[in-house]
Amino acid sequence: MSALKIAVAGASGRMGRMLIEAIQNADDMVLAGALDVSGSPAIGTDAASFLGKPANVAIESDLAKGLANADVLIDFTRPEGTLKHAEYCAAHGIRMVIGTTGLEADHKAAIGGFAQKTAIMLAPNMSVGVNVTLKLLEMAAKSFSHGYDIEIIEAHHRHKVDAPSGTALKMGEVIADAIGVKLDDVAVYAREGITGERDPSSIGFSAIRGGDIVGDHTVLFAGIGERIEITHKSSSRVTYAHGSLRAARFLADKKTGLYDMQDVLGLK
Ligand SMILES: NC(=O)C1=CN([C@@H]2O[C@H](COP(=O)(O)OP(=O)(O)OC[C@H]3O[C@@H](n4cnc5c(N)ncnc54)[C@H](OP(=O)(O)O)[C@@H]3O)[C@@H](O)[C@H]2O)C=CC1
Ligand SMILES: O=C(O)C1=N[C@H](C(=O)O)C[C@H](O)C1
Repeated sequence: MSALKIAVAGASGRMGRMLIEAIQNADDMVLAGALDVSGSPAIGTDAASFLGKPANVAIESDLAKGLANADVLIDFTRPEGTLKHAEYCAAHGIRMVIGTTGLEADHKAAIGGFAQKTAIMLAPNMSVGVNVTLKLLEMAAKSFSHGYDIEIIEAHHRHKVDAPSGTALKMGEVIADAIGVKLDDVAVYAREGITGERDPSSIGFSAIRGGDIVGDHTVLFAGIGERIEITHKSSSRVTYAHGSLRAARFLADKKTGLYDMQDVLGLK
């Protein structure tokens, strides 16, 4: 079988570099393109120069150049970039793995539309551990739906631009679905001042930002006389990169459709 040709958007970013290293180490894949935002100092440089071993793939801002040889684009950028890339990929039959977070409902709806023209895997967290944790939360939420206060606490590095994290929001959605409510109706994203007592039906979110924390998520079910904490901690971004490559392989024989990591990992 011929190697899967992968392009990476956000090639000089934290995830972009991690992905390029993982692709260079994979036997069944080849780096076929690299994109970054116009004006980035990385444009025109070799995508793997940071590894000290060039890939002979230049980082482009022009989508037609960066995606000319790609079967799959892996995108960890920003919502506006991801939408632009998805529109292009849908028009040219290029599959997409999307890890970008901070997507609003209308962005997700647009991606759903593009997925009618090409195969897209969209997930706020590509790690196996987080996706298994989502299944644990579904089970726990059903048992702790009454008498337990539900709080989601996440911590990330100082450079993260969105809050709460996409993973924390996904955890909230999974819990809300499991207990039969809509997250939008029960979510509390901030508390300050005289807030009054806690609404027992609420799901609270807290976001910590500092240093180089890769990504920690805890769901707290606090009852009377006991509390249960379900925690996942990432110690390296390599887990997101390996999950993304797994998703790209999963998409290889798909023509259209919107998938998530639960599909990729067979957890549905
Ligand atoms: N799903 C998952 O498993 C994970 C998701 N993420 C998410 O991935 C995204 C990227 O994270 P991270 O790598 O840490 O971020 P970085 O800021 O390190 O990288 C983002 C990259 O995207 C580029 N970029 C910025 N704006 C645009 C745009 N409008 N169009 C195209 N490219 C753009 C940046 O270029 P420049 O630097 O020049 O601005 C940079 O190269 C975030 O949304 C994060 O939450 C992160 C880890 C795991
Ligand atoms: O920005 C990050 O770093 C991460 N973002 C994702 C999120 O918002 O959930 C996934 C992971 O937690 C790292």
